[in-house]
Amino acid sequence: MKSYLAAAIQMSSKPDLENNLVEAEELIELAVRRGAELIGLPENFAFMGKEADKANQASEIALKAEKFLKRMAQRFQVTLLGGGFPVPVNDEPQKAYNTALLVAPSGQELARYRKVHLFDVNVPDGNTYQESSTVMAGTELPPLYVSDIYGKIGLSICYDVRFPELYRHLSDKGADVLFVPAAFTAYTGKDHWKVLLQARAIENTCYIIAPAQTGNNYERRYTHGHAMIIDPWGVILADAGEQTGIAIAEINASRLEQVRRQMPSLQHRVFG
Ligand SMILES: O=C(O)CNC(=O)[C@H](CS)NC(=O)CCC(=O)C(=O)O
Repeated sequence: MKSYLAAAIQMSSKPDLENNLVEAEELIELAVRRGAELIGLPENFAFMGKEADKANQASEIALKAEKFLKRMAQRFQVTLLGGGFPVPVNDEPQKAYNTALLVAPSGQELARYRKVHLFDVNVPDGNTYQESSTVMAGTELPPLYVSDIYGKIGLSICYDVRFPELYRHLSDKGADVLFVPAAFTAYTGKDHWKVLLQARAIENTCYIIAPAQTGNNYERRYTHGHAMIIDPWGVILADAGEQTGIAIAEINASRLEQVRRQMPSLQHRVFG
């Protein structure tokens, strides 16, 4: 594993597939110009709108989002994560998997993950989320993509960040870098987002790359923003704030080794 720059992209995706992809392209280009080699797009990067609208367009979103990711990775010669887009379920046309896809500079698919934990929550601000009404839950643990250059990269999506066992599974397998692409609600995000990400970084002594949605996406849907990159000590290396843009920072191989020497908690586990 070498040291390199990674970027977490922050978008304010709307119910407009074509326009979201144009904006994603601009932000990928910005990240590339600043030297990023590993780049993540947030959950819902291609489409963020009412569950019913997303479900109706799922086939088109799936097709165009996947093509887009492969085209961008090839054009800019980067490793690119699409943090979550609907991929229709074969024998159940009403439902789609919330899917994260990691693509190589060659355009080849490296890893795919279907969101396991669905956000069915009544948030105290009055908003109700019922992700399971249109999304089929994945049933498999997330994959770890093993790269000689970029380290061992684990995938997850958004609400998953509240389930530490998933990340412990990945660190058990040797993860160095954990992706947490998200569309966190503004209400839960202000108290939980940063703390949860830092906890996952510290307890697994891993880098965290967390692309995010921000601002007013549609109607009364507001997202928290603060796409960030966190080091294995829990230090926030970059934070995109509330505007669209990028958080960019170095994933440093010797820092990773140093933290694991200084705090060998992974080696001191007694249970499990
Ligand atoms: O809502 C949409 O438009 C699209 N879907 C999402 O953004 C997903 C599923 S509803 N959001 C989350 O998982 C937020 C989790 C979260 O905010 C928390 O854990 O506090």
